[in-house]
Formats: sequence, C-alpha cells, structure tokens
Amino acid sequence: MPSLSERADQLDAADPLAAKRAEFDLDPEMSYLDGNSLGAPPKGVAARLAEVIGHQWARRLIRSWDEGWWTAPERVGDRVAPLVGAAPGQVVVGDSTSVNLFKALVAACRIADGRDEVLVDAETFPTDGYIADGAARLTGHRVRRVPVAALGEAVSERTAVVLVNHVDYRTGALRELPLLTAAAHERGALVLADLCHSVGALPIELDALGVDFAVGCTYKFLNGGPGSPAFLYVPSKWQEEFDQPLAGWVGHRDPFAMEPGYRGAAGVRKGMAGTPDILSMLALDAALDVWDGVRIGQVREKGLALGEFAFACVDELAPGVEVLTPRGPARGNQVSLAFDGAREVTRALADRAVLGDFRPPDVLRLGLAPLYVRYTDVLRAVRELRSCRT
Ligand SMILES: Cc1ncc(COP(=O)(O)O)c(C=O)c1O
Ligand SMILES: Nc1c(O)cccc1C(=O)C[C@H](N)C(=O)O
Repeated sequence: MPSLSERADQLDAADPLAAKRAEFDLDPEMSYLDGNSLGAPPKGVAARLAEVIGHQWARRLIRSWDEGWWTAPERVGDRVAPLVGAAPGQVVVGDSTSVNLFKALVAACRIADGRDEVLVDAETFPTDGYIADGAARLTGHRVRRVPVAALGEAVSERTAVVLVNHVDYRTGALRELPLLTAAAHERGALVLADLCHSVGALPIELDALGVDFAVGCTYKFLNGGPGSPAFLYVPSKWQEEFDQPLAGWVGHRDPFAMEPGYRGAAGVRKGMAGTPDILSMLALDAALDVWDGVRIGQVREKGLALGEFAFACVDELAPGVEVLTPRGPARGNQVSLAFDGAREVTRALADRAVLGDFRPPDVLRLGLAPLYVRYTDVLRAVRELRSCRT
C-alpha cells in the first residue's frame, strides 16, 4: 500500500489539469486552499488590466464605451453561460450576488402572482436569507425557512419561489437541484438557485433542468478577483415577464434616448441596473481565459478526487476530526472539518503558509480549486493540521 506521500505524488504526476497551475500567479511556498472564498489570480489578469487602463481608458477615453465596454455585461455573461448550462443570451454579469438575488427574488414573486410565500433553505448563506427577508418586507410575502431535506415537500400552493443554495457554503453538501426544481414546478412554484459555490466546480444544467432564475459570484472558482461582478441568469422563457425592481437606465431599451419612463431592454440586459464596473468586469473576462481547453467534467473529476484524497488524509492523520462534508459525490469542491479549536488552528495553519478558512462555530474549510490545487497541498494541510493540534 503506497504511503499518503507516494499517493499524492502519483496523483499530481497523473493529473491532466496539473499544467493549469502555471497559469496562476501563486506564491510557490503557499498551499492555497481558500479558492472557494477568493479564487487565485490568473496571470493574464494583470496584463489585461494594464491594457484596459493604459489604452482603453487613458487613450480611448469615453469612446471605449462604444468599443466594447457597453456590451461587456452580456458578452462576459455569454462566457459564463456554458459553465451553468445556459444557451447564449440568458446570463448577464454585473452587480453583486446579493443585489442580483434581490432582483431575481422580487421578479419571481411578481411572476408567481397570487402566491404569498418564499421558501428559503434553513442553512442558507446569510445574505440569501437577509435579502429574502428584505424583499419580502417590500412585496408582502412571508419567508419560511425550511431544513433543506424538507424543502421539496414544503412547497405548497402558497409558495411563489424556492430559494436554494446549490452547494452549502459551510459543509460543501450539494443540493438536489433537479429534484427540487421538479418538486417546485409540480406545485406551480419557481426556483431561484444560488450557484456561488458550484459554478466552476461542477457541471450545472440550468436550461435542461428548467431552473427559473439563478445567481452566482465570480470571485470564487471563476477567479474574477475580489468583488468581481456577479451573474444573473434569466432564461428566455421568463425574459418577457421579468420585471425586476432595480430597473435603472442601463437596462433600458434605449438608454441614450433619456426618456422619462422606463422601458426594459429586450432580453437579459433588462437585468442590469446602473453603470457596470468595467475594471472588475474585464478582469473577470481575462480570468475566464483559463477555462480555454478545459472541460468542466475534468474539473469535477479532479475536485472529487481531491476531496477523496483529503478524506483519506484525515482518516489516517487526524482521526479525531469530524468530516462534515458528505463523502459521496453529493458535494462541491471543499472539505469542511469540525473540531474544537478550529479557529486557532486556521490561524496557525496560515502562519505555516497553508491558507484555508474558518466558519463558525468550529469549522475549518479547505477549498479544493482543481485548476491550481495539488494533491500535495491537501496532504500538507492535513499534516500541518495534525501538528497544530498536538
Ligand atoms: C452562497 C453565497 N451567496 C452569496 C454570497 C455573497 O454575495 P455577495 O457577492 O453579494 O457578497 C456568498 C459569498 O460571499 C455565498 O457563499
Ligand atoms: N465575499 C467575501 C468577501 O467579500 C470577503 C471574505 C469572504 C467572502 C466570501 O465569499 C465568503 C464566502 N461566500 C463563504 O462561503 O463564506
């Protein structure tokens, strides 16, 4: 039986994605295991931003709006689209996930007229719950928090929309989006999916599943950079009816007509509110180049294999640590470990150049971004974890 160290070396040597790591600007001394919070910078981003600032902004000035800036939200959206299983013209990039959640939630409530309830998974990432509460105060809906396992059954004739996190941020558990979508639709409710922790980690089939709306951030597994703009998916079937509450001039049908009244643009552009953050948008555009030649299936395979290797390391080296992440394939790209002192250990790991993160009450998360994480990083993290605890 090969040792963990031999296994890590063999797995890295056989990794079809190993060469991708060289496309990232990573500290060679560091094992970076927090790409589920902030992805690492692809090397091409700095050069692109220098060009955008030095040429497009400094030389072309205002003309750049007509030379690609104005259409960037949909153009970059169409680059995200294949990663979420969406045909072109249904994804727009801009604003934050929280803001897009608000737009989609209110629009969904308006479509599901006559229904007065929003269901939210009880373990949701906090912003989703906060936004649901805030939106519901405006629309007059009530928000019901339901344990995720019971979410499908909880849908009733009162339910306007079910808001679900595709992958749980704390445990890494993958939710049953196909079953949940089918259950919601059977009872006439809509589904809004938060894909923050699944986009760029695993194959997503929004069009095929018939998911009604989706949002997600681009600074995790899409490596767009801190605060890079989020995306909003509005499928063709709802674009006509999509009536979002932040209807600003950038989403207007004819923005430079400067009309007093709002008329929404055709298509997904109606999802926009105000002027897009072009520097962040184009940083994301450059970051998406690392996906050229990569199949999401390969990424998924490596993500699962990294997780399995992490489980083996924990079982052998840190047996007292509880693995919160499901061991089967129903998980995203992270391994969450619960133990007393996790907060202090996360800090101690950082001092040893192993970066994961801590989530209350006692969880150390190790993010496994397959484009740059090596099996040897995983082994190092668990070895250091053991040594920090003894
Ligand atoms: C599931 C989920 N939704 C939303 C967010 C954040 O949204 P925002 O980009 O608006 O901060 C995060 C992470 O911060 C998240 O993990
Ligand atoms: N969005 C973040 C931020 O602005 C600062 C620090 C971390 C984040 C995160 O993305 C946290 C992340 N969504 C989580 O899963 O906990």
